[in-house]
Formats: sequence, C-alpha cells, structure tokens
Amino acid sequence: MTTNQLIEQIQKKQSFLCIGLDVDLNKIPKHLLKEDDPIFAFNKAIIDATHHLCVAYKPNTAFYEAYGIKGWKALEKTINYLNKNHPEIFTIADAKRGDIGNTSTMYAKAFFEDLSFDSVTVAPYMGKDSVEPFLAFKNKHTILLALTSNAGAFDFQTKMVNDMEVYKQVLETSKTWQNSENLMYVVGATKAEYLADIRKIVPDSFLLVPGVGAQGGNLQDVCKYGMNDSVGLLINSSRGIIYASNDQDFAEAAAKKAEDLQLQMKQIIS
Ligand SMILES: O=C(O)c1cc(=O)[nH]c(=O)n1[C@@H]1O[C@H](COP(=O)(O)O)[C@@H](O)[C@H]1O
Repeated sequence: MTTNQLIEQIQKKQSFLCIGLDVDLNKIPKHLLKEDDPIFAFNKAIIDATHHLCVAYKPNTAFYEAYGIKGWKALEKTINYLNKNHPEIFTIADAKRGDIGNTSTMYAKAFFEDLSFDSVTVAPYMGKDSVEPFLAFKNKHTILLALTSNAGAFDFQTKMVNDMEVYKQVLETSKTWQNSENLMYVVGATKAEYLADIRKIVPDSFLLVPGVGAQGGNLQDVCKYGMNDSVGLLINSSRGIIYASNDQDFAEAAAKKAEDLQLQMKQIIS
C-alpha cells in the first residue's frame, strides 16, 4: 500500500487507529480453545468486528513465534485473511528485526514477499546497511524504532552523543539513507511531550505510536504534538482493545473499545 492510499483511508474512515493483534492463549475466551486454530479464530472475530473502525492491524510476531509452527501458521492465515478480505487495511508485522545486510534481506523477504505485509518494524542499532535492504522494497514501509514507549528507552535512546540525543540521531541519519521515503518511525505514546521536537526533524513521516490503553499513553497529547497536515499518525492499542472481555461477547466488547477511540479521532480530525 502506498502512503497516499493510507492517507485516503484515514480520511475515509475518520480513523488513524491501529489494532494490535497480540494473541495470548491465556487471555482469549476459553470457548475458542476448542477450535482447530484458536489464534486465528480469535483474530478473525476481532477483525470482522473492528475493520471498519481502524486503518491498520499490527500482529506482534512474538505472540505467534511463542506457539511454534502453529503460531506461525496462524500469523500466515491472519495476514492472508486481511489481504484477501480487507486490502484497504495497512498491515504491520511487528517483528523488530535488523541484522547484517544479507540477513536483513532475508527478513525483508519473509515479511514483504512470503507474508505480504505492508510494513515491518525494524531496530536501527546496526545502522544503515541493516536497514537499507528493507527500504529497497517498493511500496513497502520500514518502521524504525526511534523513541520507544518503555522505561528502558532512557537507557540509550535519550542519551546525548555529540550534543544530540541518540533517538534524534536515528531520525536525522536515517533520512539520508537510500529510499528513505519508505521510512516511518515508532514513537511511544508515553513520550508524547517529545513529539514536538520529533516533528521538527521528520515533519512529513508517518509515526506509529503504541502505548495508548494498557501502557497509559494519552491520545489527545499525542495528537497535540504529533499530528501533521495528513494526520501522520497510526495510534496502536493492543490489550486495551482485544481483551476488553474474555467471554462470548469478546468481539463486540473489542469493537466498543475501538469505537471509543475512533470517535475521539474523528473529533480530532474534523
Ligand atoms: O513497535 C511497537 O509496536 C512497540 C514499540 C514501543 O515502543 N512500544 C510498544 O509497546 N510496542 C508494541 O506495541 C504493542 C503495545 O501493546 P499494548 O500495550 O497492549 O497496547 C506491543 O505489541 C508492543 O510490543
């Protein structure tokens, strides 16, 4: 999907919500455990109930890899279901990859070619040659970790090196890389006050902002500092939406939580 197509969807749906599909078999409704593939059954029900309220889904691959081959199959079924039934949805493989060049090329093939995701999250720590193999894929997006939502973000990302915080160096330096127009960045919702500075460096880039909901990030603050003329934000919530209920009504309850956020987004956009 191109960035312009994503912007069109945001305008059409009046939403910039991304729903995180972080499936934990200990948290899903018990009746689904009888299904052949409980993870996919859960995702399908969530997608069917919420696709009109969001513009993106983000399965975090850890939640699938943890279940071995069955988990990976469920991830494949989920992305195929989305691509077949909802091609208008932007898909994010939250895999946080990045390695020496030839290895990154194989990661990129795994997520962009084999699984056909629109985007993948990538760690910048290994630098240019570890990220450019992802950027080489046309109409695919590399979402680089800039300033993450967790407490550990202060261990390295905000440290000063040569008079500039490391996360700002990630933003500045990555802009010089080949095909940098395919970059988006992760900024945690819990760090909303940093967004004004971040927007000075990357005014036009899309930002994936996780941390609203379970981690306590505030939607209004994120929008106040992080929104640009095309919105430029994908706000992710995972547990706060998908585990709204662990009973028969789980999909409806998730839709209600998603709708609460979408209505706030609609108000902010208009
Ligand atoms: O890359 C991410 O999506 C990510 C970056 C970050 O800084 N913080 C963060 O929480 N995430 C992911 O976003 C999701 C947040 O989930 P909830 O806290 O349940 O909404 C998880 O899949 C995290 O791994």
